[in-house]
Amino acid sequence: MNLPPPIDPARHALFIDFDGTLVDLVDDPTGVVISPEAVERLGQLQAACAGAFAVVSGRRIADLDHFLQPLQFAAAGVHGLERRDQPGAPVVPLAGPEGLDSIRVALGAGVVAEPRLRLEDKKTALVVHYRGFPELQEAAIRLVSAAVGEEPGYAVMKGDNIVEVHLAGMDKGKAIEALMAHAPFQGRQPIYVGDDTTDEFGFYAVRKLGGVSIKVGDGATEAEFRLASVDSVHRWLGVARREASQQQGETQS
Ligand SMILES: O=P(O)(O)OC[C@H]1O[C@H](O[C@H]2O[C@H](CO)[C@@H](O)[C@H](O)[C@H]2O)[C@H](O)[C@@H](O)[C@@H]1O
Repeated sequence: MNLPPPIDPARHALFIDFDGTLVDLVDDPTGVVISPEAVERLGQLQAACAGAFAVVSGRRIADLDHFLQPLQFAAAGVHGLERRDQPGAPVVPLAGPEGLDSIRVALGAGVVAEPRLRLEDKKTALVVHYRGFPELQEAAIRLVSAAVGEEPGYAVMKGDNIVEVHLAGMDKGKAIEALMAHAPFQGRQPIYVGDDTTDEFGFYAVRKLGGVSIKVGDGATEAEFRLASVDSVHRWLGVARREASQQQGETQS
């Protein structure tokens, strides 16, 4: 396994995916857990990087804030359809929920007809989940494809045991490029860490920007480096935090 280099908080901008990267995957999307100690460590790393630390996720930013409370991070949510350039700044939505109304109705009917499929409504995106029922992957893809039909302007994304639809135009790579255009990210070397197929957009973008791309777990990828698991991600982030505190101590003494 090609292990990633250590983080240099003075020089790097960190972009980190959430599900499957900072938290282990579970059946119920509302049931993911991150320990208060891990959140505290992320906050220390955020401070060491002078705020150049963003969570880049398919989740809504409000949900990321809930899981990562009491902290807030710069963030790209719903694959870049929501963005917050720094903690405390307003969340800017790049699309509203209205465009998905007819698809919402069709998917709602689909999950009633096949109750092993579950529908997650993120307002600006709809997700059909089939975790626990791999045999339903094709049914989930067919359901979403039929609901979208020939309508232009939608992106259908296949993720880890999910099929997701939202308005086309954004992805995690474009979100990283947009964040990199401003302080505190601008001028730093980007690092992106993610585990899923939708993270490939992020890997591609940071490679184009001369950055460091890190895939979590197995599977084909455009990323240059790998970490084995969520635990390895936290260990790697923790090492960077410890080195940053040591450097701070040396500067002060
Ligand atoms: O970009 P991410 O932060 O990785 O978010 C991607 C999707 O994450 C969630 O689904 C995934 O995690 C669930 C909870 O562990 C799991 O049940 C599901 O199978 C995974 O695909 C979330 O529910 C989606 O909305 C996100 O798009």
